[in-house]
Amino acid sequence: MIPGAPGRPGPSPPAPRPGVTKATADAALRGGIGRRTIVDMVTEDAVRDALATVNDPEINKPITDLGMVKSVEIGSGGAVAVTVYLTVSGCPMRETITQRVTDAVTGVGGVTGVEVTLDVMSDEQRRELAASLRGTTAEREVPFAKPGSLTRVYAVASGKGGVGKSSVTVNLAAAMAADGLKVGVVDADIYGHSVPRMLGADGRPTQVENMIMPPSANGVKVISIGMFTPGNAPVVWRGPMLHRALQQFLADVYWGDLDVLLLDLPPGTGDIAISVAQLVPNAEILVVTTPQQAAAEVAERAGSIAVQTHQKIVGVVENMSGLPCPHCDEMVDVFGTGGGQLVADGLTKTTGAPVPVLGQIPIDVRLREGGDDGRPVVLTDPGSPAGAALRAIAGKLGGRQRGLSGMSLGITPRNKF
Ligand SMILES: Nc1ncnc2c1ncn2[C@@H]1O[C@H](COP(=O)(O)OP(=O)(O)OP(=O)(O)O)[C@@H](O)[C@H]1O
Repeated sequence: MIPGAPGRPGPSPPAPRPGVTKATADAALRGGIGRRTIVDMVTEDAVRDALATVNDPEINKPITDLGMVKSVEIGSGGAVAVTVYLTVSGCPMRETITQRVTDAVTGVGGVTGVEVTLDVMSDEQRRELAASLRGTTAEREVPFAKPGSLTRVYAVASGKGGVGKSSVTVNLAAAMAADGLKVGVVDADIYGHSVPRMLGADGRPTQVENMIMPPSANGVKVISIGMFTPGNAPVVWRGPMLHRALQQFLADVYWGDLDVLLLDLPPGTGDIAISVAQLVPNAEILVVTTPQQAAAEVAERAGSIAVQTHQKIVGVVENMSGLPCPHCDEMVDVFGTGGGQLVADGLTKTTGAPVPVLGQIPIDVRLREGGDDGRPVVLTDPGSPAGAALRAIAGKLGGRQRGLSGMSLGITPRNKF
């Protein structure tokens, strides 16, 4: 049978691709062999639909909704030129945005080439964007402290330094993000900030008006005082400045809609712990300690500050719980045993509410290496003893529903007269 023979149906023309109109091209007819040729005509609507799938990497919303598409021009032969507004001129995401736009528009049927030009928003446009993202309220509020906020906030505390508080914070955050949660970390350890390095977040925050866009790494948004200080300069601030910095991290940073926010507190019971209690009274405390009895006593003191601030203690994580012998797998209790349980029991007694031990993390060289390289062990070696223990804890904390019942409102009832 000869296709297209008289009396027989010929091959049907290809079905149009989404977003493409079919038209007869005169040019094709002129140069053709007398048969009508169907070609794709790119429409602006189709290109804009494709651009609506491109999220700004920092704000995580479609660039079309953010007023970032300045113009779309369709040239002859399917060439498309798109001009995109960056929020600020030195935007560190310019290459990512260009690539995302190019990829999305290239996927539109009939497009033969994409040219992306970058422009920068005017002050007025930036103001409008900032207002559209978080309203026009003059008084900046901490979104996580608002009634009805569904973000679970965990403040990670320890009695003394070096017990692995930051390592635990970073790994819990990365594990929860890998489980599909939207996670942010505030490095509130102002003097000993180490979270960005451990998380591999080497980007700088972008500022749009008075709003700060946090860099993200391994799926986690992160902000740290280290991102604002030149080089490795030490931070020498007193209480009120620390409070102001924390307030800015919580209120001026555009976090978007987070499932979980982790705050890495400085060790001990200092000003920041009190500021957290004031700024986010519904934050729950997660206490990290080592198995050592002496460390346990200090950790218990750090945790019991929650009684004074009316905060809930979600549990205790015991870190550095033994070292598996590399030769015989026998556990060597480098820092003794029982510290985590001791803290949990003590805090249960002090607070009058059950405080569980959420997990024990062994000493693991891979955890330390991952911290140095910015590649959390829960992602690089999730099956390792430390990785598995951290993932289990992340599962417990990430899976909890945030309800308002039982949460502290940060208020002290007045005595009845
Ligand atoms: N389970 C572990 N196995 C091996 N190394 C660990 C473990 N936990 C933490 N470390 C290492 O111990 C050191 C201290 O950890 P980390 O910085 O997390 O403690 P920290 O309590 O946050 O300290 P600081 O309060 O001083 O910031 C880091 O080098 C880290 O990689």
